[in-house]
Amino acid sequence: MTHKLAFVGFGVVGSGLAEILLDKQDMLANQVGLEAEIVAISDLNLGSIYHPDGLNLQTLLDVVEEDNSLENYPEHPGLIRGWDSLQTIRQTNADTIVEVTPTDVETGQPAIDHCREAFQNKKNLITTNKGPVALQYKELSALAEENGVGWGFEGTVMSGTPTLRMPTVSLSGNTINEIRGILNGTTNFILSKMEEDMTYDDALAQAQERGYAEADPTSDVEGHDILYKVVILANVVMDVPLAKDEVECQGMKDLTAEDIDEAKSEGKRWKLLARITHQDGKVQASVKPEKLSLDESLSSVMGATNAITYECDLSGPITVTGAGAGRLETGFSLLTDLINMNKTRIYEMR
Ligand SMILES: NC(=O)C1=CN([C@@H]2O[C@H](COP(=O)(O)OP(=O)(O)OC[C@H]3O[C@@H](n4cnc5c(N)ncnc54)[C@H](OP(=O)(O)O)[C@@H]3O)[C@@H](O)[C@H]2O)C=CC1
Ligand SMILES: N[C@@H](CC=O)C(=O)O
Repeated sequence: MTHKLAFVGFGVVGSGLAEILLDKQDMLANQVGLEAEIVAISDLNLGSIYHPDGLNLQTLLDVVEEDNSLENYPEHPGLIRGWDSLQTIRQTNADTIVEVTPTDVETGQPAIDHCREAFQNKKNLITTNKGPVALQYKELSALAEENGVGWGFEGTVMSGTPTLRMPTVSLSGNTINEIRGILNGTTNFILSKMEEDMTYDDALAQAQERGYAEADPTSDVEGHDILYKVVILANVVMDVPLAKDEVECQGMKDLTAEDIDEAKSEGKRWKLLARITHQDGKVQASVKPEKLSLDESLSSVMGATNAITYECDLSGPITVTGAGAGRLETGFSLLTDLINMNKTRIYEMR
């Protein structure tokens, strides 16, 4: 049975998932039983379209690439234009909402309302938006459960690298007392490029062109994006109710080319590190630049690549390295949520 999707937001990540669904259509149907169809897109920049029988994926991607607008998506009977995000969530026949609007690091809105609206209307939701998970994890998880729908957010930490499902599924049974890592692609990319003598401004511009940075990159360079990821890891992986105000947060924008050269001459390297420790009922969490010696494994993680270490009481330290940002990488994180959700749906229909 076709799994109908409605996208709220269709920028870098949303279009990344759409491209994957088009390119891997046959493989997904044959190997994992996923037959997905996009029925609606509502995007502040591109406009919005809905057709209950589905949109043509190739045409959709072509008009977005050519016109940066949905206006020239061909008219045909039954096509509805102009619905906003809440109408799209409420009134379309989508089974699952793909929420990929920019993360608001102060309020988490409007994404939190998008999640509430989806769950109250008995629709699953998958998202890479950190706001709802960092600020309302417990409330929204309960609401999804109460309404018998699924909520997937694998890509909120480290993009398509399985940073949440891996510890909660494969490492379960361990107590994880410490998590540390490099959790932001943009800032790790900037620091790597500055070491090659590129200016901060040029490196940030490249990170934006490649689709790594947040809509407002202040969130990356001031550490707020990592702070949200720290809160998500504490709540989801460690089951500790850490709030954002409890995290010490310092970004990387005060690091100068001189600081980076000085570290180099000492055989060291600056990294923007996240740390969470949970010991004797006490949690401590921070985001700040740290000077690492070159023989420490995290110091060799370069570019938009990220890495995370889980200190586990039974299995010992487990480190995962992989993409921290990127169009297809983050699109893939949504695909994994969708595949998992679809398996439950197939199982429930049997
Ligand atoms: N890019 C990446 O590598 C990663 C991104 N993420 C997260 O994924 C989410 C999406 O990121 P990305 O695709 O890069 O962002 P983009 O800025 O490329 O795309 C977001 C789109 O959503 C639109 N939008 C904004 N507000 C609304 C709204 N209320 N209703 C409908 N559409 C809206 C934007 O329009 P307009 O431009 O007019 O505002 C824009 O077209 C973010 O929350 C980000 O933090 C997570 C992991 C990695
Ligand atoms: N802007 C973020 C994207 C993923 O969360 C980053 O650079 O890591």
